[in-house]
Amino acid sequence: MAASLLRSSSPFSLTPHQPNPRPLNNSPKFLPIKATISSDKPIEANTTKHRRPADENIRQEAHRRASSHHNNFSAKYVPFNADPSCTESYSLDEIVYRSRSGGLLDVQHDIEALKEFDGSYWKSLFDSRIGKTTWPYGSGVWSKKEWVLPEIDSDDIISAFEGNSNMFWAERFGKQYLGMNDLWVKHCGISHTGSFKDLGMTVLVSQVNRLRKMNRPVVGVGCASTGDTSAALSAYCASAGIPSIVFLPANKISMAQLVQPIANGAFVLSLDTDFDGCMQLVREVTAELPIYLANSLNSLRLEGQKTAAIEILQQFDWEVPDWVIVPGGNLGNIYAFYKGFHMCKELGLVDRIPRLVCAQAANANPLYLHFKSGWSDFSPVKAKTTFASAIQIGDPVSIDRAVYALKNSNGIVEEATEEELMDAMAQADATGMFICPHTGVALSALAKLRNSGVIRPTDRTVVVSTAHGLKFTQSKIDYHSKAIPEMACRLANPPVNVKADFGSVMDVLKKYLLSKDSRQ
Ligand SMILES: Cc1ncc(COP(=O)(O)O)c(C=O)c1O
Ligand SMILES: N[C@@H](CCOP(=O)(O)O)C(=O)O
Repeated sequence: MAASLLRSSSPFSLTPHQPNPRPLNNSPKFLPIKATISSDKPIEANTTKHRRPADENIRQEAHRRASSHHNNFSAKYVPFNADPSCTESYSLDEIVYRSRSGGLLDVQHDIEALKEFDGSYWKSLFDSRIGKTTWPYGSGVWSKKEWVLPEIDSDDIISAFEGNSNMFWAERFGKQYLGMNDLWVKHCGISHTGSFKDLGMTVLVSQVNRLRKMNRPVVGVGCASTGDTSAALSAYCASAGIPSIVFLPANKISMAQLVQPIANGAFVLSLDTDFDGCMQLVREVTAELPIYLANSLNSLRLEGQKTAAIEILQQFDWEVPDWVIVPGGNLGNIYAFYKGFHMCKELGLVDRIPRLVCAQAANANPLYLHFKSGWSDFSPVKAKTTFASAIQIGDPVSIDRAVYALKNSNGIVEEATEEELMDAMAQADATGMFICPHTGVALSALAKLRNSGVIRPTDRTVVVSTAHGLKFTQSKIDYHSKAIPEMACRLANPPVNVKADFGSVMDVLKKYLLSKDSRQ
């Protein structure tokens, strides 16, 4: 096949850019056990459906319904994993990313207030909101608003009704390649901007929207990115009418990712460095200018991302899977999953949490090396080029969060070489998926843990797919063109060039059908 047939050419180059509830059913089984709730009216006695007046939109409708209700839930920033005697804390309305000692922060919820309601209450409440257009609960994130940003006015929320992503039973992949019968892929990348970042960005940009309404000094929102955070940030900011500024490593992200912030009107800086260099710069810049930092160093993001874990439990009817495998780069997401599962346990929705696996590309594996060293001193690495370009990160900001999540979930870290991750992606695609290379990393990690017997054939296992495959088509084109140096690309499936006449077409088809026949 002519490889050139598959190669895309594009007018874009990475050069500097010019400025430019549903109410809960009132049947007794759904009523709260210990108290009545008075949050954004999650419970309503009247189940009769009234259409809102024609001149009212869903935001105004939510505001009218909620106006007389105030909730008792609250959250604040505290130093991450601090000693229980520590009294340092900050309001979520403050602009703060680090603790006094320079450590990470965490969003701490008033768990005692949430515990006023038992596990079955929360399950029923969350279940009752799925698939509705009621603002803002139609979002998989905001359907858990009480656990995310309980104090934000629904009117301040910027949402694309993200979340509620499908979970795919990987029947054929599990059976054919791993001998597994209960393997699932949670498609977090089938989302508004094509990655799980939407889950965190709706929360962060909503809070920024609130801060700006409070006249706090936030002129714009900025991030460093390997392509997905920048896409989500620019889309949510565009939706809110807030300026966004993205720092991208030149020539290190896919064309599909690059075009997203450009199209959404972000101020795009193309920098001659890698992601870690961009991250360093954006941290320095946001310390000087009124630009709010949108990377996952900002713990608000993880409050949204943790809802994917809650969703997984919900999709299994609140049965806990044995394993959840997450590709890791800057390492916020693995902690977000831990936090979501842990909250469900703490608040009585489930009685245990799954074991977590963080999967890294061997070319960008600082967490893997740390794990293999028995969690001795952590050293950042210089990340090398990988097809899993969104996780080409050598100095992850959330390293402490990731270690905490893995230690507290009896977790494991695995790695995948370039050939392993590309073959895994091709295998998965050939069984009906269309995954990104990062999901290929996670599937390779799974294969290794299956082969070593750590994960058993009947273990219920969820692989988290973090981005849409359509963002990474060039990697698939290279693979199926067999255009990757030193890679066998053994599952390549290139198109066949055929003369446009009946005889030629019949010849190749007969040959093809015979080859299929002989395999059965
Ligand atoms: C597609 C994709 N997968 C996985 C990750 C890793 O997530 P985290 O940085 O939270 O570890 C990222 C971003 O880093 C990503 O964009
Ligand atoms: N893959 C990320 C890297 C930055 O991660 P973040 O979660 O800290 O924003 C990206 O797409 O930029």
